[in-house]
Amino acid sequence: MKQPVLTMTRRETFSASHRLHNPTLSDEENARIFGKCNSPNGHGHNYVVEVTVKGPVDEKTGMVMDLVELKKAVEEAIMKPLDHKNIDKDVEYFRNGVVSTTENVTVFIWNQLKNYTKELLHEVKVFETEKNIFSYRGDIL
Ligand SMILES: CC(=O)C(=O)[C@H]1CNc2nc(N)[nH]c(=O)c2N1
Ligand SMILES: O=P(O)(O)OP(=O)(O)OP(=O)(O)O
Ligand SMILES: [Zn+2]
Repeated sequence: MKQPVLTMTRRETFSASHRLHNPTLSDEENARIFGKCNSPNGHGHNYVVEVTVKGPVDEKTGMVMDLVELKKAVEEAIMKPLDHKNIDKDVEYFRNGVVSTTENVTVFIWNQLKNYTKELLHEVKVFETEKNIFSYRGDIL
């Protein structure tokens, strides 16, 4: 029987430090491109993440997805790898020169979450600050 399709969103905050730096460029080029965000000792953010899944309401459970499962997914895919970490040094994905912009952090979170939410994952939105917001739905150009 056809079921209504809803989105559901879980919001979480993690604190992490980073430095915008591309190791393939010179120090001068990095300073010119990234400015204050390239300062040698890095800086931090309290990132706010909104994870949205989308799917039909299951007839038996009345759920799109169990919030307990979504909470577990956020813990495993976001909090464990990123909270209170230095993104450039502590996260394997960023150790080999991927610049820790919020664009790349958002894609990293999407890829991690796919392991737990499968085809229900609809969007990952990351607020680097209250004014700088990035969202990803899996599109590749
Ligand atoms: C502000 C900051 O602390 C940053 O790290 C900013 C600097 N600019 C910038 N631009 C983007 N397109 N994406 C970013 O993640 C970013 N971080
Ligand atoms: O540059 P920041 O880290 O202070 O973050 P912001 O949200 O870009 O601040 P603003 O745009 O007010 O400089
Ligand atoms: Zn920053």
